[in-house]
Amino acid sequence: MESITERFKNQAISATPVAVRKICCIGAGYVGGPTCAVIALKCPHIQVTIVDLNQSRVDAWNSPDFKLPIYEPGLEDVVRQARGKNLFFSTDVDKGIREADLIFVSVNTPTKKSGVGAGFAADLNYVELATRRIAAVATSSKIVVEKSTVPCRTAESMRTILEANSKNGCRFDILSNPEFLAEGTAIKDLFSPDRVLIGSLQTPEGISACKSLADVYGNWVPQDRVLTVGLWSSELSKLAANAMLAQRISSINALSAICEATGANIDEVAFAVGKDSRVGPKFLKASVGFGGSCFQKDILNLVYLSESLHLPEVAAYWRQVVEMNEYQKRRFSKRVVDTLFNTITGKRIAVLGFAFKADTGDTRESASISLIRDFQSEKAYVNVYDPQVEHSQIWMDLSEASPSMSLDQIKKQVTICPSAMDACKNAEAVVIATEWKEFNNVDWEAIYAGMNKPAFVFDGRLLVDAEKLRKIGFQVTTIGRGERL
Ligand SMILES: NC(=O)C1=CN([C@@H]2O[C@H](COP(=O)(O)OP(=O)(O)OC[C@H]3O[C@@H](n4cnc5c(N)ncnc54)[C@H](O)[C@@H]3O)[C@@H](O)[C@H]2O)C=CC1
Ligand SMILES: O=C(O)[C@H]1O[C@H](OP(=O)(O)OP(=O)(O)OC[C@H]2O[C@@H](n3ccc(=O)[nH]c3=O)[C@H](O)[C@@H]2O)[C@H](O)[C@@H](O)[C@@H]1O
Repeated sequence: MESITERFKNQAISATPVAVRKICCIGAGYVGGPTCAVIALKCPHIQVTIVDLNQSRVDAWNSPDFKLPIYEPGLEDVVRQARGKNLFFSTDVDKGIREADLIFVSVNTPTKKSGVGAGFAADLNYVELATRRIAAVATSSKIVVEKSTVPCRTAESMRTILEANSKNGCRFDILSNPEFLAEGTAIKDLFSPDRVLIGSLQTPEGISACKSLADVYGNWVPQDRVLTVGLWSSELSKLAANAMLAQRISSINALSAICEATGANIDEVAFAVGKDSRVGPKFLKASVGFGGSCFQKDILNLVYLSESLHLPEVAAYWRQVVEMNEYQKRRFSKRVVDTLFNTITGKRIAVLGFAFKADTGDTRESASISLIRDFQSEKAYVNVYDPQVEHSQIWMDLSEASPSMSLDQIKKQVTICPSAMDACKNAEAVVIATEWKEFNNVDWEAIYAGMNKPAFVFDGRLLVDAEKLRKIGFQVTTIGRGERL
């Protein structure tokens, strides 16, 4: 693959690249906010305006005490340095669009809930509305950058909409620039990305637009990390990257079931396998199942794409990655019930962690939601604690997961606690669902003293020192470790 240096050396750019002076980002969410805040920080000569229709989100980005709408290590510091200088948050979408030379479309692309492709296809309504808004209000030419994760060839639909509605001779060049940051490490990932991928049409204008965007990243990203490809390769590479990352987790989780049945230890297996430099050690941590807003959504999107292309075997292959994840979550809750003498009715279970991973307050598709729903349906009482997730978010997620229950009914079974220690008081079992470091550092002796006996710990994250806890007196069950020695 060509790096940006090679590409521009090898191809004459007949259209002159625009030097980007003003950027607008449509969508002030987990991607738009941090990504464009970092662009503002690294490019003081560029004015960056992040716009969103959601007033309370924008207000939070603008809050005087920097109570930002998302929790992300290092983000506050970036916003503090740039906000009010060359970084602005606003609900005036039209003004943002009109003033910009380059517009990132960073809106949500959730899985469709109804209609054709429901449950699989991406809902492109938000992308289309944003694109139509650009077409409606633009009074000068723009580079429009697809930042959202979208199905292959979405850029073509965007181009058709923009060209059909273009006025006053405005030109629109469309680029694909998918985002690879992970939550919890977003700022680190943005400061030093493994790669920045830019897809463009292979026309002189497309390549020139690509160079304009590459120059923005060139302010801090080494040139050999800026990769340029065709539009469709770029769109597909994003889906492929997430599918392959999730596939590794499902593979290790599938092996964790074998470990539990045989007495092998999944950490040892992962270590041994990961030592092969062709496999590598990262992303091989067995867990209670992957969560997050994107893995499941993007794989289902790939499944839908494969089916639409009449590739049922390909679709079935990727679908299995998601099915294995569902199996892992079910298997874990069943193990809790089985271990607690086949019934948890009336028993109190402490669930430590509600976010889908540590260092984020995001709960989208979190394994905790499925676990708590399963415990509720077994008529257990659940105490939940998470250091970052808002209580209102927990109630919203649990209500959505059990639509037949009223919030009052849910609150009779579930209590949100102010600390891990409080959550574990009088519980029969502790379930570690998120790998927050603080769960390792809690006073396990004091927790043990406050629990009913026998006291059980179920470590769904391979987080705690099982031997240490056993010495205290806990019965410990760890994902991917069997009872046989
Ligand atoms: N969350 C993540 O870590 C990553 C997400 N992505 C992708 O990035 C995209 C955005 O994801 P998130 O930032 O997590 O979503 P999000 O839901 O946090 O943010 C999207 C924002 O767009 C706003 N919005 C929607 N339509 C709008 C419109 N027409 N005009 C103005 N604002 C509008 C919404 O109000 C919302 O605040 C998705 O396609 C996702 O797949 C990609 C990489 C990482
Ligand atoms: O498109 C996206 O949204 C992003 O999705 C993931 O990022 P994210 O979901 O934020 O977080 P990950 O670190 O990938 O974790 C996803 C889930 O997998 C779990 N996981 C991760 C790694 C592992 O070894 N085992 C494991 O169970 C995590 O606990 C979490 O629940 C990708 O890592 C990003 O590159 C991508 O940009």
